[in-house]
Amino acid sequence: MTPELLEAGAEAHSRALTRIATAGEPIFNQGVALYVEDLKVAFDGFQALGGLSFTIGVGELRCVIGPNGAGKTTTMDCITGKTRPDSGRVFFGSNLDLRQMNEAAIARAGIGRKFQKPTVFEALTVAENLELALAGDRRARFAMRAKLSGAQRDRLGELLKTVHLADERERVAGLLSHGQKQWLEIGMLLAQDPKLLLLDEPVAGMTDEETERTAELFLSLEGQHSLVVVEHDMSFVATLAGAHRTVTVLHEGKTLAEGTMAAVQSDEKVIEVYLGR
Ligand SMILES: Nc1ncnc2c1ncn2[C@@H]1O[C@H](COP(=O)(O)OP(=O)(O)OP(=O)(O)O)[C@@H](O)[C@H]1O
Repeated sequence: MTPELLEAGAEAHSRALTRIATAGEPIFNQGVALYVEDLKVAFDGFQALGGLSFTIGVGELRCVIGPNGAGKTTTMDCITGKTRPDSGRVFFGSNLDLRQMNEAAIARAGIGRKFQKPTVFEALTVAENLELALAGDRRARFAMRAKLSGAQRDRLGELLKTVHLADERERVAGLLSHGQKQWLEIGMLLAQDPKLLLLDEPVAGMTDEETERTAELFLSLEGQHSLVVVEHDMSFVATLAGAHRTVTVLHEGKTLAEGTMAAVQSDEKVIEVYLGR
């Protein structure tokens, strides 16, 4: 490589590092994608979150587990702006204070959420659903095919492969299996290139094979996106966590334990309130 090329490469690298994020974009300069500190939420005097703290790394795949009522959904609601916490801090990157942003601004900043129930357009084909998501405006239903650029068409092909639906491209979404609908919706979220994906019980109702393929899918997304997966299916969580990833256990609105799957599974407090039941 010539010295000029080396220099150009070094310059591009330094520009990328010092790039100023445009308004509303997170800056990930400390390796942290999501920072939650001492979050408190009460509903009519009932403390749903009682001082919850955790951080999610850039590109990390994190599983969050905990008994019913532990505060998992409330946590997701605070991150996406659906619920306003009473106190505490929620930052996306080092600069975006999510407590000051509304749901639409939080989604635009790059936080995508997948609810338990799939919400795809059942009357449209798989490809049409993804086209709508790529076009970025779910309301502009009709004129989509003409509007996609060449790059978007390529991306559509990639997304179909990523979410295991390449063979179902022209199939009407309403005819897909439950698992396939979930994958399609994940594909629609990915079309918007979220930096952080929140996934609420993604494998509930899936067959064993679909569950396995969903684990493969999430593992393939690690590194490109940060993922927070809330799930009760322990064998799915064990597959995702493997030997080294961190699992967070919530209980009564706080972090009860955090560590590898093996560490939390052998934690006395966790066994008592959750796994041992
Ligand atoms: N809008 C609300 N009004 C009153 N109480 C609420 C509200 N939302 C949640 N709660 C309560 O807050 C607590 C935490 O609920 P949350 O849904 O966050 O738990 P979870 O960990 O997601 O449970 P699950 O695993 O059953 O989905 C529960 O006791 C719940 O009843």
